Amino acid sequence: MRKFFSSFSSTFLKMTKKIKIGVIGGSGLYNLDHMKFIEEIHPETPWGYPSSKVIIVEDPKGFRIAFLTRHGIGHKYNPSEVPSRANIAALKHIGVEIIIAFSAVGSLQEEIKCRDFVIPDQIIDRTKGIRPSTFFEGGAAAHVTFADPFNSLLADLIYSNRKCIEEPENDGQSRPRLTVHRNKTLVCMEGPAFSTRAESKLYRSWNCDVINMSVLPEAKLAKEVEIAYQMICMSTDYDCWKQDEEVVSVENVLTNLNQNVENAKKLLAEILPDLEQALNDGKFDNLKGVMKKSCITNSNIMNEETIKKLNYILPGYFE
Ligand SMILES: CSC[C@H]1O[C@H](OP(=O)(O)O)[C@H](O)[C@@H]1O
Ligand SMILES: Nc1ncnc2[nH]cnc12
Repeated sequence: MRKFFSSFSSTFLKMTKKIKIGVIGGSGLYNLDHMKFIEEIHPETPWGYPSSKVIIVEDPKGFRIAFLTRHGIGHKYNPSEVPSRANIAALKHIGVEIIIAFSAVGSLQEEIKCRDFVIPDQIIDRTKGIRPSTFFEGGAAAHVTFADPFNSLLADLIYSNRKCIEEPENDGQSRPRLTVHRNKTLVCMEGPAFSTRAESKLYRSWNCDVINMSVLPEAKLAKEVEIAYQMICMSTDYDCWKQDEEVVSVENVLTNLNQNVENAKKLLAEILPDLEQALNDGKFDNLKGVMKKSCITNSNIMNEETIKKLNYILPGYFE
């Protein structure tokens, strides 16, 4: 049996308890500053450094989260440049078992209004193959099952807590009600330019519901490390298919997002106890070990460097 010790900077959290819940913030959601800061780490993974430091925060009920911001502090990475392998590897290495990922999306359907939330269950890949999208390379081949790219239990838990943002607050102000939609199809484009009108109409003809530039390869990489992953989309625009609406721009995306960040934080706070309970009940344990079966390469023929890298994310699987 071959054993190799990692030379990559190992991540030692000061606290003894593992952080099992990870949150990835997208455009507009750059921190969880409203929660208590515990500590921060910036580990060098075999795939480089994550987009930002991983910030460990605690909510008032004592639930802890590992947070990182997808595009880095100050939004310095465009979607094609996000170091997704490092992001997912860093979260996995510190013990994360669940990721809730937030994203700003364009709506491709009339009934998904600006500021509505969408819990997608399917993805169509329109990226251009320029983003590294697997941990398995360099003498290790794996084929992960990706028929259902998101975790349906997470989707259920999020959806069942939707009332906290759907119902108007009883504060005397007439705030518009938003809707949380589920079982929708998300198309992921390469960008960074937004779509042409013809492309936008094409995606509608494919029955896509929302569009972003970020779910891939994030969702695939989470599958490869056995993390339950669900994206929560916040609709910010009608892309460019709708005649009577303003065409998407960074300006209108950010305007709608800024009005929605509080809702994102509220929903997150509401689902945390359910996530902890599901983890304690072993509801995600079915994911453990699946990558042993998805890797087709005999580990006897894997080179040392590849095994060393894979040990960072799936320790002991390939020896
Ligand atoms: C800022 S507009 C386009 C940008 O917004 C979305 O980012 P994220 O998914 O991280 O919220 C979209 O995917 C694009 O990257
Ligand atoms: N219309 C759009 N296309 C791609 N990504 C987006 N993010 C927010 N709106 C978007």
